[in-house]
Amino acid sequence: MFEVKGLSSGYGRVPVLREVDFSLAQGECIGFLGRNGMGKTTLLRAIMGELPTWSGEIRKAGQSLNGKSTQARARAGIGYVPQGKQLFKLLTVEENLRMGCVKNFRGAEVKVAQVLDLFPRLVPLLDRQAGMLSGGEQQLLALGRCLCGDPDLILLDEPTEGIQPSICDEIIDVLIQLRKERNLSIMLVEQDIDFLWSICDHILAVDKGSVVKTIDPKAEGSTEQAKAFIGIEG
Ligand SMILES: Nc1ncnc2c1ncn2[C@@H]1O[C@H](COP(=O)(O)OP(=O)(O)OP(=O)(O)O)[C@@H](O)[C@H]1O
Repeated sequence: MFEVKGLSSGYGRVPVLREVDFSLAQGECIGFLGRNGMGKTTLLRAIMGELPTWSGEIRKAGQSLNGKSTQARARAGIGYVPQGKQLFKLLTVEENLRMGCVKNFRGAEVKVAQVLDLFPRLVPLLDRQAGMLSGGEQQLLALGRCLCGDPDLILLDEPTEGIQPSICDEIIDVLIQLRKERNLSIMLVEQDIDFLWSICDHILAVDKGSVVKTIDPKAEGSTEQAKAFIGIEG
């Protein structure tokens, strides 16, 4: 179980997150939906330890993560694919994947091979510099590199931003497979309602740094409710 209780955080002295509460069972997928600037990226960064916890608590499998470094949170099984991917653009695809094997550099070969089974599109690109890949290929590589760290919870920030529908479908298929085969938990920040609705168990609506409601994606009229919440027509 992953739990966030009363989490507040921000930048410098400027508050962004206000008493955020939610929990996630192992193997569950929750989505975060909200208009621009409402605090979704800030929430992922605070969970990853890139921003300080001002108040509240973050717990994973009963252990508090408060005060733990980003590296310690990665070792505790949390993987993060930030918006903009943050790849090593001058390193090759293979080198990027190896850099992701933070938990076990000696087992890197096996881990990289497992990840390439999930993303066969990357196999012919192994020797290419990451910066020379298309946006969609970079997104697959970023997700693959994260999985090389063997996380049991992954935080994904807008994975579909600016990428073509066929790669979005590939990402959805891999995430569904990982949930089924490895009981992976997923926290997904996304603006694409179809993407959220295709994999999430619950959607948390975020407004001004707080979770203001939970949407059940299986409920009738839920997509209309979501569109109204983020202010898009239809
Ligand atoms: N590095 C930073 N320093 C100061 N303020 C920041 C920083 N990053 C974000 N903010 C502010 O924090 C607030 C929340 O931003 P955040 O990026 O978390 O929103 P978001 O919901 O992820 O939006 P988007 O969908 O546009 O990515 C915004 O007011 C933003 O301007």
